[in-house]
Amino acid sequence: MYPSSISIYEVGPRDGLQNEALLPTAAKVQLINGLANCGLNRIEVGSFVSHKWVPQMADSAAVCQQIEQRADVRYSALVPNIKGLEQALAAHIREIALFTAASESFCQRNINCSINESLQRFEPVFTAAKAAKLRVRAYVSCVLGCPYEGTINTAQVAAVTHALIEMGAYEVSLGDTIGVGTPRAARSMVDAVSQRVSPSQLALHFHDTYGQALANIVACLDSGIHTIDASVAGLGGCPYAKGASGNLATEDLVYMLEGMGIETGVDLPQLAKFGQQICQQLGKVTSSKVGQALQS
Ligand SMILES: CC(C)(COP(=O)([O-])OP(=O)([O-])OC[C@H]1O[C@@H](n2cnc3c(N)ncnc32)[C@H](O)[C@@H]1OP(=O)([O-])[O-])[C@@H](O)C(=O)NCCC(=O)NCCSC(=O)C[C@@](C)(O)CC(=O)[O-]
Repeated sequence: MYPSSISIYEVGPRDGLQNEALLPTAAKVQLINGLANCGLNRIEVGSFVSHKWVPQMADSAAVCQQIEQRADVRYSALVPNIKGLEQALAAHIREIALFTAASESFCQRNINCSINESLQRFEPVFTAAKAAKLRVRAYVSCVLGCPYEGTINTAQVAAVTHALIEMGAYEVSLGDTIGVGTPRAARSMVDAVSQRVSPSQLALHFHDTYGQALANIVACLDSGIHTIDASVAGLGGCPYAKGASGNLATEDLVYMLEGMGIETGVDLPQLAKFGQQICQQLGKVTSSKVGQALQS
């Protein structure tokens, strides 16, 4: 049975903008405040990673300090290690997202360590986050394929996801980083992971590189997962995964879910306006089909 509502976790200001041209801090702040006003109540606003690795996120502390932090919205930031956590705390962020992968090669290229080393790095982060009463989410990348290793064993995805939940993550987001998945593969990966972790603790994070993201989501909609990540205007992608286009566009996800009678709480016309605005600022055309349709 399909759920009656889905919680959308908006990643445009982080996963989107990390792979676009540099934007002024004020434009990011305007975007985040606008997304919150559209009814998006979980927004990843930036990342505390090395500025040398991802210069687009270098102003994340300023972004966190300047956004209007509404009580009804959960703002989170991506963090790779204890140094990132300290910066998130200083910026008054109450939720962090840790990230690792199901592929060794991708993990090395993305965060310069093995999967096991990444989990070791996370141990002190979980301890400090718990002491500071922060919520900790986590991502596993390359769950349906890796740009360096090709096919990834679903047992490996399940093992890494299970380890993160055991360490204290309240939710693990399953990333099809390069968007190579197709519906049957997506569903069997979710079923394999659900044998070790409750689907209520999972989220879907599907990139739309091959135009499969919505189909993959429909294939997993009755699996018990009720959180889906999406990026306004389909912005961005991961800089360490060649060919990764943006996540599924939030506008397209909202249109499909609402059309199926599944509540999202998001004001679609307003969201499409903010999608158009950010694309104008970046000098690009929106990747959202719905955004394009509502524009004409
Ligand atoms: C993880 C590191 C830092 C390791 O990088 P490293 O070089 O192995 O780390 P290090 O500890 O040796 O430190 C090297 C330098 O980075 C600094 N440093 C160390 N930590 C931090 C920090 N937290 N914030 C700011 N600076 C930091 C540190 O101070 C030092 O500075 P230096 O002495 O050279 O001047 C590096 O590899 C990195 O920043 N990688 C960025 C990876 C990234 O952001 N990728 C994109 C996001 S992941 C993604 O998009 C996928 C996802 C989540 O969306 C899901 C999906 O789609 O699959």
